[in-house]
Amino acid sequence: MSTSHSQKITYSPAYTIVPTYECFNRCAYCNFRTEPGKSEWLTISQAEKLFKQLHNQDVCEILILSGEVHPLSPRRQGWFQRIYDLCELALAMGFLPHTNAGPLSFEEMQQLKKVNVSMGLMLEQLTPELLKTVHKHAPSKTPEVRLQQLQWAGELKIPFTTGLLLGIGETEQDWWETLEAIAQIHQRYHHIQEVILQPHSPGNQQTFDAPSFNPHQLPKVIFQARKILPADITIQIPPNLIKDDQWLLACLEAGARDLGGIGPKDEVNPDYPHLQEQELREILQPAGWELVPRLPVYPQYDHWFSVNYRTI
Ligand SMILES: O=c1nc2n(C[C@H](O)[C@H](O)[C@H](O)CO)c3cc(O)ccc3cc-2c(=O)[nH]1
Ligand SMILES: C[C@H]1O[C@@H](n2cnc3c(N)ncnc32)[C@H](O)[C@@H]1O
Ligand code: MET
Ligand code: SF4
Repeated sequence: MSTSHSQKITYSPAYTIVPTYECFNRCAYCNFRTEPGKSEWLTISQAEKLFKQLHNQDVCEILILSGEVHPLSPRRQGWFQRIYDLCELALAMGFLPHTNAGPLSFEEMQQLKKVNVSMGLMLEQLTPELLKTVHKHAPSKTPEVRLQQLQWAGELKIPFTTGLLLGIGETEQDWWETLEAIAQIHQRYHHIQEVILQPHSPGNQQTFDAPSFNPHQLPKVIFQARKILPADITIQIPPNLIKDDQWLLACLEAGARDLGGIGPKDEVNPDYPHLQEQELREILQPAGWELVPRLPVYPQYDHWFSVNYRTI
């Protein structure tokens, strides 16, 4: 029908920096982590060089995506400070930082709010069953810990991105319960700007070899998520993890309206390169969708910010 077909699909022109790949968790599906102490951290001067090169490209968002240092490790403070300094530098150089560095303490979150326009953490799945399987060695993936993050972000008025990781051994019922939990917390704080529906996509580093998420189920999950989630939460899907053009269009028909951060490399799924803006535009346009860039913070949250990014 023509009305639904004059709509806009958004994406965020983004570049991902990785403060460190080291992580004390060992999620069985992860293709990102290295052993603690085994890889160099990104330095401020390396980041400065990177950001300078980005100046003549159309990048707004810097996604700070990190492996994690244990909250009780003596190295935690240095890890946190590095993330803070990277955000501060990004901001000073005219970019808009969005950090997803795993669970933070309340104080850490409060600090990072000063140098981020939005932040994120995937809820993944609420069922504790996964602590016996893919999350057996991943204390950060305890459902209570992650729900608490969503709650703190709400209390601190941080525009937040969360989402589900699909196909890691959960049931269909688990999807709806996790979505209900996000809906409930949003009704209290109104801070969830988008929910990512992320199909688990096998890479060449992971130890988890169960069948991946059946991509043909994604439109169904989106359709149901649209019914469960409040209307002011946008549903985001990663276009590089979707089988082909026809399925991408089916996901949009089902209610997805955002394609997330798009940049040269998907650090979490390095085996799945992103289509670039022009290619996406060519898939979307014939079906009546217009691809438009957005910022990593949605306009309804402008007044929540201490970061004076409007003047940049
Ligand atoms: O390129 C990616 N961007 C990811 N992003 C970036 C995201 O698409 C954008 O940063 C947000 O839409 C904000 O603009 C995440 C952000 C989060 O807060 C939480 C999880 C993710 C996961 C990914 C991801 O797997 N790959
Ligand atoms: C940044 C987010 O990416 C998700 N993530 C981690 N590994 C994978 C994978 N193999 N496929 C898809 N998503 C993944 C996690 O949920 C993490 O929170
Ligand atoms: C590759 S995952 C990066 C973010 C964080 N470690 C998480 O799992 O939530
Ligand atoms: S998914 Fe995140 S928390 Fe899990 S091992 Fe990878 S980097 Fe660590």
